Parts: sequence; C-alpha cells; structure tokens
Amino acid sequence: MAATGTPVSLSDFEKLAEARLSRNAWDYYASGADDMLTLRANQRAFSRIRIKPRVLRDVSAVDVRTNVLGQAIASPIGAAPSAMQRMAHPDGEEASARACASMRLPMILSSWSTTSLEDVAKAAANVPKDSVPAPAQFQVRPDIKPVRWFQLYVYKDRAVTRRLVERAAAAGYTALAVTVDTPLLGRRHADIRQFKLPSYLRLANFDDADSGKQNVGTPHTSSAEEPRDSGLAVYVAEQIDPTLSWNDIAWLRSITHLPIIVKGVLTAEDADLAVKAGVSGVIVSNHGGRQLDGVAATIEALPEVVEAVAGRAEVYLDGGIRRGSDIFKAIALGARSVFIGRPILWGLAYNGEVGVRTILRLLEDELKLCMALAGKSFDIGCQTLEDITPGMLSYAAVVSRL
Ligand SMILES: Cc1cc2nc3c(=O)[nH]c(=O)nc-3n(C[C@H](O)[C@H](O)[C@H](O)COP(=O)(O)O)c2cc1C
Ligand SMILES: CC(C)CC(=O)C(=O)O
Repeated sequence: MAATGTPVSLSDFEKLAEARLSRNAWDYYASGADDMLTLRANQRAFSRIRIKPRVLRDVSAVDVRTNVLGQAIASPIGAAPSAMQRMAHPDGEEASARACASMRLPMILSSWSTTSLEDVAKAAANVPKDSVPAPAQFQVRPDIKPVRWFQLYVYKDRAVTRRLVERAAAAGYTALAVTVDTPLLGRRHADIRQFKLPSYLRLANFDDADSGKQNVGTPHTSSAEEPRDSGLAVYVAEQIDPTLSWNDIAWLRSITHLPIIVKGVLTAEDADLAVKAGVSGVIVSNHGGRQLDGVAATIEALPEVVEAVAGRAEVYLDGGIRRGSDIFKAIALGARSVFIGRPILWGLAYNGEVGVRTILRLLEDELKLCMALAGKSFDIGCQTLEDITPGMLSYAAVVSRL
C-alpha cells in the first residue's frame, strides 16, 4: 500500500525511498541473499517477542543516554556501515555523518564509502549548529562528542588494509569495526542481473596507487553466457581476503591502537573466540540478510552471544530494527546499543541530512515512548536503559496453520 500524507513510520520512509531511487540503487540497497529468508526473519523475529507492561508507575522521566566504548551517546541507536551512500543522495556519507554527529549518535563509516573517510570526518567535525533549521531537540548537545567508527574490509593486499587503518586513526575515527561475515559476497539476485555504480561515483577510499580498487560494479559478463556473479561479487572475490582468520585480529591489533570490534558474529562459540582475540566489542549481525541466507535472525542470536561474552566486551546488534520497540527488545536481551542499515539510506533518499535525522529521531522518540508505556515492576517507570530487563519480555507461541 502506498504511503499517503505525512510519513510517520520507517516503513513510510521506505516506500518514499523506493519511489525516489533508481531501480539500480533501490535493488542494491533492498536486496538480501538468495531467498531472503534471513532478511525477512530479522524483522519477523522481533514481532514474536512481546513486551509485558506494568501500569501506574510514574513514567514522566525517561532518559535514553548511554555510552559505547566509554564514549557518551545520546541514545542507543547508530548508523550501521552501508556502502555507496551517494547513490541515495548527492551528499551521501557526509549527510549521514552530519546527521549522526548533530544528534550525538554513533556512525560507522563503510570502507566502501563514496566519499573519502577524511572528507566524512571533516563534514561531521564541523556540524554548524544551525546548518539545518531545527527544533531544539535536534540541536547539537555540547556535553557529548560525536562518535565515529570505521568499518574495515580486509584486503588481500595488506598494504592497502594497513593504509586504511592508519588513515582512519589519523582522521579521528575511534574504533575499527572489522566485518567478518563477508569473505565472499552473498548472492543477491538483483545485483547479479544488473548492478552498476553510476559512472560519476567511485569507492573514494582508494586512490590511484590502489589501482583496480576504486571501480566496482560494472556488470560481469562472461562471453555469451548469462552473468553468474554480480560485478560486486567479482570485485570482492578479487580483492577481499577470504583467508581471514582469528590470527588476523591479532595482526590488526599489532598495527593499531584503535579498539577493535568484530561485526558479523552469530554464535556463542565465535563470541568467545572474539573476546579471547582481544576485541572490545561484538556486533551481532547477519549483514542485514545479505550474506548467508538461512542464518538466525539477529535478535534470536543475541542471547547466546551476550551469555558467552559475559560482560568481557560490549555487544551490539543490527538487522531488522524498524521500531523503537525493537530497540527496547534488543536492550532487554543484552545489547548495549543497536545500529540501523537500510533506514539510514531511506532517510538519505527522502531528504539527505534532514531525512537521516528524521529517521533517527523517530526511532529515538519511539524508544522513549515504548519505555514509558512499558513501565516497570518497581515504584517508578522505566527511566533509564538499565531498567530494561529480560523479564519485561515474553514470547508469542508459534501458531501452526495445520
Ligand atoms: C546497501 C547496504 C550496504 C551495506 N554495506 C556494508 C558495508 O559496506 N560493510 C558492512 O560491514 N556492512 C554493510 N552492510 C550491512 C549493514 O552494516 C548492516 O549489517 C545491515 O544493513 C543491518 O540490517 P538492516 O538494514 O536491516 O538495518 C550493508 C547493508 C546494506 C543494506
Ligand atoms: C561488500 C560490498 C558489496 C558492500 C556490502 O557489504 C554490501 O553490499 O552488503
């Protein structure tokens, strides 16, 4: 059903983004791998979790501030790394970074950004208070500094990888999120049929010295045969290191002082290995259902990861967050904060920086309302994120249709 009138939910922005974007960009952003079972599961799994509300508590004050890796953030919501944001809006990653910085929410910049990591850092460092006329609650909160992390794809060419890491540190990124679920690219059917990075865009973190690493997405054709892989998958197979192993986390730790987070963990076993490898954080993620189809929804995987990590590192979650109540559920099950991927792109497509702020603000407001309406089992309502506990959730029975 088409959205009518003022958009009021993330799904309204999704429809508006689809209407505005080219088919090429929309398909790339929206796709999951194969049958997209995991993509759908990410959202559905949230809908099977119920909230047990308590009533007649004083819920007049709700505070959603928290911190990640010791840095304060305004609420437990951030932008997940997503590649090639300038296909969504000419200001691309700079707009996302400004939106996040102005709201004091964390952003993870993709290695595959269409704006260089230095330019993104500069854009976010100078968020003029009135760059966009905004109501008070949108304006810079001077007590909190922006949090910006860099997402790392480990290239076979370790000199290229090292250069990226050094540049990220020099530009002021405060952590590396190493993506570990993409040794090869998942099969996204629309991209195999056709994906092309528009010719005026490039992977801006790679300069001429990295020749071959800045042009991506030309449709792959193998003579007279139908394409069997997208240009993206061919690029990943050529450039990204499929031999990556836990030893390389030790190597990364040896070349940088930045804290390391692994992005793409779904099991207790890997969570434990991650902690033993010395990471500071783990992102429970299935890459938005774009890698291995058939893996668990992230909210299903979260409890075992939280249990295995046992407080030795921070645990975050992404995948399928579309409501403030989804964030509430993730926090209840032990996530320190969540990240959103596609909704940032919908905000960008809708209205650049302002659109991203609108998306983030909507989720923040929904989370606050959810906390207030959920109440709590003591005298006062759910006032802070620490008050959100697993006991506030229950699980819907799976109803068989047979
Ligand atoms: C268009 C798109 C591009 C992405 N690019 C990257 C990337 O460059 N690096 C990465 O680690 N994850 C990437 N991701 C995965 C996201 O960081 C995140 O895990 C996922 O989008 C979360 O699911 P959600 O879209 O349902 O919020 C991408 C996701 C999308 C949708
Ligand atoms: C590896 C690139 C294709 C970027 C990415 O992570 C994605 O599209 O999911």
